[in-house]
Formats: sequence, structure tokens, C-alpha cells
Amino acid sequence: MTIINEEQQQNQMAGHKQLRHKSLLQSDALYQYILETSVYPREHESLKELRELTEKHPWNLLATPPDEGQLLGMLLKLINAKNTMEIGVYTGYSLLSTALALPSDGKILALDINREYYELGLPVIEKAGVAHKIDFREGPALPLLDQLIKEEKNKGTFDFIFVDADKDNYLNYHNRVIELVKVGGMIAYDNTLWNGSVVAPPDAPLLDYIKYYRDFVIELNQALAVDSRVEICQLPVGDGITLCRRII
Ligand SMILES: C[S@@+](CC[C@H](N)C(=O)[O-])C[C@H]1O[C@@H](n2cnc3c(N)ncnc32)[C@H](O)[C@@H]1O
Repeated sequence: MTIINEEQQQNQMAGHKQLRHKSLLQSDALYQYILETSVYPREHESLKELRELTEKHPWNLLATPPDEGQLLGMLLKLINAKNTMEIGVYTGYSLLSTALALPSDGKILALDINREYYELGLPVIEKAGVAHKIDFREGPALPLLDQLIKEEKNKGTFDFIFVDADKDNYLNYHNRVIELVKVGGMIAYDNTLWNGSVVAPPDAPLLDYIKYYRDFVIELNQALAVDSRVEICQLPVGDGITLCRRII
């Protein structure tokens, strides 16, 4: 992984923020229309609170956008998900969207290397009355997944797994979560259009972190396209989300 200092990272994020939002829609007005017509009026008050709290955090661009949170909630209800996993929590917007969509005995195994981010959002999650559904584990996700796979009883038990962490490990995650999701269950990979950079020419002037992760995202997309263990559907929601339904 490329190591850049905090100042460089913040400069890059500031550049990224000039894009104003995380949607791939070419028109800001159209995206605002979706948010104001279909998303904000139905956004749970705790999600709104968490979104507004997260907007004040310097890394707020990491957060799942509200239209994508709405999509996740809808999908989880459609598939009657109960046992789920999330890799990459940050302050918890997608986590809270998931927790609110699951039944009261639903479960989310939530993995992140950074507990501090999670703890920023935790009071809002607690206030929403859904913290009991969450089992947060701090640490790099790969070894945690390897531990889970070691136990046969965990295999094929998850209804839904949302992957939204370090993009250079997405294929490593895929090769593990495919064993943990049940046949008929769903894995969702976030950022699979990676700020539109998947179609940028090789010499395009991209921000360093976009450029670095781009090849990993392209590699994942190519691998998913030919993976006979899953059916896929890539949607231009948020920064691109690819849904995979395990079929064997
Ligand atoms: C894009 S953010 C997740 C956004 C979150 N889903 C939301 O709704 O706001 C990515 C998260 O992945 C975490 N992360 C990065 N590398 C990781 C790793 N190797 N294992 C676990 N988590 C990791 C980061 O700490 C960060 O919180």
C-alpha cells in the first residue's frame, strides 16, 4: 500500500471533495433531486443524525451515501436477511442502515481496523435501539475472516456481506467471503466504479489514492465477471456497487 502523510491525504481528499458528491450521475441537480424526493424524506432520524455528525469528520468522504444506505436496507428486507457481515464500518452509516433493516434478532458481524471511528457513531446507534444486533471486532479483516473460515460451522451461514474496506484486498476478501455467504445469499462490493476511474486512460491525471486502488478495482471487476460461483449485477449507485448472489 502506498504510504502518504496526513497532509498529502487531506489535500487529495480536498481535491476529491470538489466533485461535491459521491454519485456517478453527471448532474448534481439530478442527484439532489433523488436525495430530496426519495431519500431524505424517508431517511430514519438516527441515520440523519449519524450522517450529519459524520459530515463534520475530516474523513467524511469515506461514508456510505444515503441513497446507497437506502438501497442496502431495501435489499436486506427483500432477501429477509438475518445473519450479516460488514467489512469496513467507519462511523457506521451502512451499519446502521443494515441494523435498522434487520429483524430484532438479526446479527451483524462488523469488522474494522479502527474502533475510534465506530465509537463516534455508536451513541447514535445505541439511541436507535439496534446496538444489540452488532458484534464489532477491531482489527484487519483478513485474519479475522481466516479465523472464521477455520471453523466449519461458520461456512455458508451469512445471508448478506457488505465489503467496503481496503480496495487492494477486495479479491482476497472475495475468496474468503464466498465461503462464508450461504448459497442464495448476497455479497455486495462497494466502490466498484472507483470514482469513474475504471475507464480513465492510463495517463489520466488522477489523485494518487484513486490511481493506486484503480487497478485493484479493475482486477476485482474482471474476476467477478467470470466467477461462475456467483451471479452479478453492477449498479451505478454511490461510487458503484456490485451485487453478487452465490449460486454454488
Ligand atoms: C469507506 S470506509 C467504510 C464506510 C462505511 N461502510 C460507512 O457506511 O460509512 C472504509 C473503512 O475500512 C476500514 N479498513 C481499512 N482497511 C481495513 C482492513 N484491512 N481491515 C478492516 N477494516 C479496514 C477503515 O478503517 C474504514 O473505516
